[in-house]
Amino acid sequence: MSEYYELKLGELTRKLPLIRLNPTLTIASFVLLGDAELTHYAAQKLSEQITEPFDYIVTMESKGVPLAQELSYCMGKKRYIVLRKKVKDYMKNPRVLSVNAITSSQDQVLVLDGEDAQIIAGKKILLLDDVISSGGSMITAKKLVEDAGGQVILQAAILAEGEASERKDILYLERLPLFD
Ligand SMILES: Nc1ncnc2[nH]cnc12
Repeated sequence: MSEYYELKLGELTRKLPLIRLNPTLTIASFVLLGDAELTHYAAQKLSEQITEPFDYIVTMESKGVPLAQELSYCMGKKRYIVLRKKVKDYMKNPRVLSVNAITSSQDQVLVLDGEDAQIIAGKKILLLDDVISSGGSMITAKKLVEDAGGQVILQAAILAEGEASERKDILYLERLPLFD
């Protein structure tokens, strides 16, 4: 078996290393961090397909952050909200929820700063990540947003991995297979 999967995203191609996570699951590792060209390209392509009005993008650490930055800028949004992986000392009334994600073996949480919770109350929210796979992070993010009084109008990502590519309720640019 090749050690790489060749991802084609419009005019861009990337060689993604195949990483065995456990005896029955291998992923093609898609690391967006540092890839300014692909981040910019993907944000532009997503912006062309997002027709529904929204107020804020909400994304999650870590790999969603540069994408949310680019997409916010592309779509004329002056700020976006980042769900963090840890409670920070400067947060006020942080809200913490646990996540199931395929790429993390340890318990993971997402945290919404109470200040950000106030910003998204009553607002239309676009939830954004680099990859949607099991959907665990998105489920947790959606709950945090809704508990804060925000309305999720769309869930979007660059890639939908495995069974996520069958979902009709998400917007994505390309499929990413899982390997056994
Ligand atoms: N294939 C993948 N590469 C990087 N991060 C991921 N998160 C979920 N699937 C992933």
